[in-house]
Amino acid sequence: MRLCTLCQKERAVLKRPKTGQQICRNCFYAVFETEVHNTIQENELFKRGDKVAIAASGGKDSTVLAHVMTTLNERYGYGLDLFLLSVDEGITGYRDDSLETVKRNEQQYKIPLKIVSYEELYGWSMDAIVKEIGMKNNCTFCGVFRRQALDRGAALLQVDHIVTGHNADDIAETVLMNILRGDFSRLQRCTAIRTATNETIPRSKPFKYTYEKEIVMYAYFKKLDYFSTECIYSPNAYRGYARAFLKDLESIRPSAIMDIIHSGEAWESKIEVKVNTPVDGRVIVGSCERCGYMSSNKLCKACVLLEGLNKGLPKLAIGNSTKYKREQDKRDASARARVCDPATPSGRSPS
Ligand SMILES: Nc1ncnc2c1ncn2[C@@H]1O[C@H](COP(=O)(O)OP(=O)(O)OP(=O)(O)O)[C@@H](O)[C@H]1O
Repeated sequence: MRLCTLCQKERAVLKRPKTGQQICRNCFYAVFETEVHNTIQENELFKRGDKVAIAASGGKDSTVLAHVMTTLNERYGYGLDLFLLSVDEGITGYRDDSLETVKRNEQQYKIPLKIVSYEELYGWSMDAIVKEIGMKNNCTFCGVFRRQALDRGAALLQVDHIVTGHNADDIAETVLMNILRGDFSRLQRCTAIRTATNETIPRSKPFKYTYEKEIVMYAYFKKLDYFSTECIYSPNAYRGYARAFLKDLESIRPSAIMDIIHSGEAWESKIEVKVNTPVDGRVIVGSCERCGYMSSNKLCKACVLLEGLNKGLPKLAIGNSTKYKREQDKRDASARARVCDPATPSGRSPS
């Protein structure tokens, strides 16, 4: 029998993906939870009395996050008031099922749950958006809408902070993607454990240094109740390549994930970016003139996307905004011409 390398008492039942150590189940729980606690403490993520919304999708990461946040809050007396916050994107056969899991988590962890939906916030479900735009590019809509929906849900809950289940693999993948795209402005921001602007509620990632494989193991050994199906509309091919590359690297060198995150952190302080210059750790932006959400342009990205959807030009709204504006101007001009020309069959005479 191989003994646990940490306690030297119990039988080792697993090999830690992050370090390769052969350890017992209880030592695994202890190191896993302690590392998250250390991340929270070292980065001073919360203060006593904070109201914190756990962004809960029902998937493994956010379910383990809900479990660990509840455990650490009790064990170390953080004094946090915890909530579960879910966004219903309106994806039949996926989110409706995963939300059932979150509803059970509400009972299991005794944390109140708030659900906000794309349908109620934007008048469009993802099912309807995909019908309009197809499978390609739908992730752009979903990502932009979800980001804002979480902020809106958090404002309704009046919380001080949002935590998400993004893990070390997610962050390393994002570093790789930003390098591959040459997107230095995003590269600078993507390793930040906490993001805050003057307009939005601070958001952080307590699993920034937690390996995905360890999250899966933790959920498995603790028999946590989570939903494990992939999104049915998720063809995000570019991230898929970055993910496959990262997994290959991890299989020959497990520290690759941490190494990439550390490289991203080192770049963070080296690159100067023109927009959103951080001041005292906070980022200055304006607000959308339509919905009031933070934006460095006249309209926030969600309003631009929504306008595209509502005007029947969803694809143009995604990419080239000049082309979109030109197309929109053309449509507005021809609509005006119809209104002014009584001879046009659909035209109305100005009253
Ligand atoms: N519909 C949602 N409602 C609330 N939070 C969400 C939702 N979707 C994603 N999140 C948050 O964003 C994090 C990253 O989401 P992503 O879509 O990358 O899922 P994931 O890596 O599979 O995570 P999970 O296993 O928690 O679903 C999640 O851990 C969760 O905190």
